[in-house]
Amino acid sequence: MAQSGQVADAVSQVTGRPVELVEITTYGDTSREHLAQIGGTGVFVAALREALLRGEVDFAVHSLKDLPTAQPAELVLAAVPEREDPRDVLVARDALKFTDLIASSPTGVARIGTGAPRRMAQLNAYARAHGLEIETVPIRGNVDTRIGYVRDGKLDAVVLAAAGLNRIGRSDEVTDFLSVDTILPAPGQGALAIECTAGDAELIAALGELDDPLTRAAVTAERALLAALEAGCSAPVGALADVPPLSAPLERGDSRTDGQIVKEMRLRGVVGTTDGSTLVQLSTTGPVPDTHEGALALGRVLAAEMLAQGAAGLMGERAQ
Ligand SMILES: NCc1[nH]cc(CCC(=O)O)c1CC(=O)O
Repeated sequence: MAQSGQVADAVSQVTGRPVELVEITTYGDTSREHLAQIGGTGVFVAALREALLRGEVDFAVHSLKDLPTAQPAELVLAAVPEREDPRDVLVARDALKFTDLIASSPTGVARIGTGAPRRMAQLNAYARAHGLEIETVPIRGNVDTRIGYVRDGKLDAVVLAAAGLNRIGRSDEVTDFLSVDTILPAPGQGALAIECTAGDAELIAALGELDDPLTRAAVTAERALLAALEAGCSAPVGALADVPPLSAPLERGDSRTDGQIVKEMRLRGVVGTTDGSTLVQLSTTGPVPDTHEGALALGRVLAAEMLAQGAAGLMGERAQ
């Protein structure tokens, strides 16, 4: 509701037309099943898409990371607005930072709540690499439920998306931001998708005013990676495409065309076993894609390299 309200305001601003919010509860909102079981099939998305197809709403707002990678022919992503903070964050007891938490739990082993195989894989891999032990505990529920486990002392910390907390004005709960060098976010994390039916050219054009081409290129590359790995949104896959700032003066390797700096997009990807014992983590760079196909190619190239390193064998856990 919070993120849809923000999009509604933005749409009103660019179109000069009022927007009415229609509340729809999805299976993902009410089910307490583990995401590893129900994820990947659009549990947060399906009910909204049905409402679109029935003509009950004109457009829908999704968290982009919840969208299945296959796009239905009847629907279009009219806009991908500028991305929020893509990082995962820690909400820990005693305002602890991640490194202090895992080094100094009174029980010896920090208990960290997250239902996402991707987060488990990378948290466990980090702990192993530093000779530490942590316990990842599968949890689900809304922000209050998840933070409540820390308040009640049942868990030492929970991991959440920064974007979700920011959008509901709860970023003050964050005790540490997890560097994307340690924990790559889910493909599309922090971005929104504004979707409508394919027939309405006028609406598509109006919503398109909110599109941010750089965010769209980044999430297209991330999702192409996910699709090419044949993984769903609950698989232990992280990906982030960004445009690293060019350092001045220009260094070797920076490309120029007619004196113009061509910015590079970097795509990083990770796949791992949830126990963190094995990770395949690679990155690639190329000129910032200026076509949909170019963005898809960036993701597919990295996926091929990750598959060559054995990525497919690490994703068998997703059905558990
Ligand atoms: N898996 C559910 C979900 N889908 C989008 C967000 C957060 C907002 C975002 O990533 O844009 C969350 C919660 C979370 O991962 O903590």
